[in-house]
Amino acid sequence: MLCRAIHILKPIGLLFPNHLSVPAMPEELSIPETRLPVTIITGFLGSGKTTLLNQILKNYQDVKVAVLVNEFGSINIDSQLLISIDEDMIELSNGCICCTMNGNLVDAVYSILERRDRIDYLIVETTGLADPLPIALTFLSTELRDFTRLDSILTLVDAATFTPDHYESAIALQQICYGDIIILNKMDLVSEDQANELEDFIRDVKEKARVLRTQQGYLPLSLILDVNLSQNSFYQGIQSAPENLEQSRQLRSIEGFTAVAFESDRPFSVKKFQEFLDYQLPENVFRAKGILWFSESPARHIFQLSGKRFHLEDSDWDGKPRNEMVLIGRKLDALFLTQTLNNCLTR
Ligand SMILES: Nc1nc2c(ncn2[C@@H]2O[C@H](COP(=O)(O)OP(=O)(O)OP(=O)(O)O)[C@@H](O)[C@H]2O)c(=O)[nH]1
Repeated sequence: MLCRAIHILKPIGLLFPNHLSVPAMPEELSIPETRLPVTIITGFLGSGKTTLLNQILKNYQDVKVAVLVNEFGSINIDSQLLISIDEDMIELSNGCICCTMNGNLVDAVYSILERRDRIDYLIVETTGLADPLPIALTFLSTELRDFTRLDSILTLVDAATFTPDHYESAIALQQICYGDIIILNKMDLVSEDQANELEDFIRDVKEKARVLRTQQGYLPLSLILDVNLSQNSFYQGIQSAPENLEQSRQLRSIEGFTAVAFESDRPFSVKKFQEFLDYQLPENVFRAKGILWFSESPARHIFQLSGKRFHLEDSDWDGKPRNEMVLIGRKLDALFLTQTLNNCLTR
């Protein structure tokens, strides 16, 4: 038995609600001799998926990678590397491409396969609240299986915030259950004992897991890419049970995760915003990210909050300064958050 929790939990969560209505294969596409290897990167909110992806894009030499992400903004693309921009696809000068998934995963993969230039590898980064199962099934049980080969699912775990109750989220547990490689990230923030305890928990949930430890997603790529670890037979029973997928969609909404977006054309006061983080930020906000404007600073600040930790990175404005932020958590009080953040703006 690979994963105990599968017997306890039904798979939850469909990232791509439309992906089961499979579009027809484009006519000009012929079945290739070798299938495109695919790695799925999953992991809970703020665990370090994008950080790992940026490491891969920087260091995977001579391999043309296509990445499928949910938003371009999260990928750290040096604008000098950009050679073309299309609505859903960005091409880098090293030949790698990034695509956003504005809906159907199968469509997005076909648009990569249809490209004339050769793509050697496909990486899909899921959202932090996605169950990887339906995404894996999309590669294994649609026509995509003739064109692609699911290599492995990498699951990032934030070693500093992950608890044995896995945030009371079945999604977080499913991500571990379906991971072929579990990456304990943020090792700089935990002691050896804490890491050992976490690893014991993971091995208890997922027998024979391949567990790697790292910080900032630094890992030899040969350990995580083209490793051929996906055990397709593991998915056989699940493939023939589409009702599980519908059930999973419903269960996801029961977990009650919500996002609150905040925007303003006025700057924050640093002091008030700091007070918000220190004293007013509700416990049920797990993750926040945004671009911030402070009246005291000419810089554009990239804000990242994960668990209790936050981080600000300076950059330059290329347009009119403004505030844009999203807060993610469970059963958030949107009115309270919006009003409290409004109170942090300068008058
Ligand atoms: N201290 C520390 N911070 C890290 C490490 N890896 C990533 N981070 C930080 O953790 C935050 C979240 O990292 P991301 O890579 O954006 O995480 P993600 O999984 O893509 O997050 P979502 O967008 O919520 O799904 C960022 O501020 C990163 O800089 C690490 O090893 N150590």
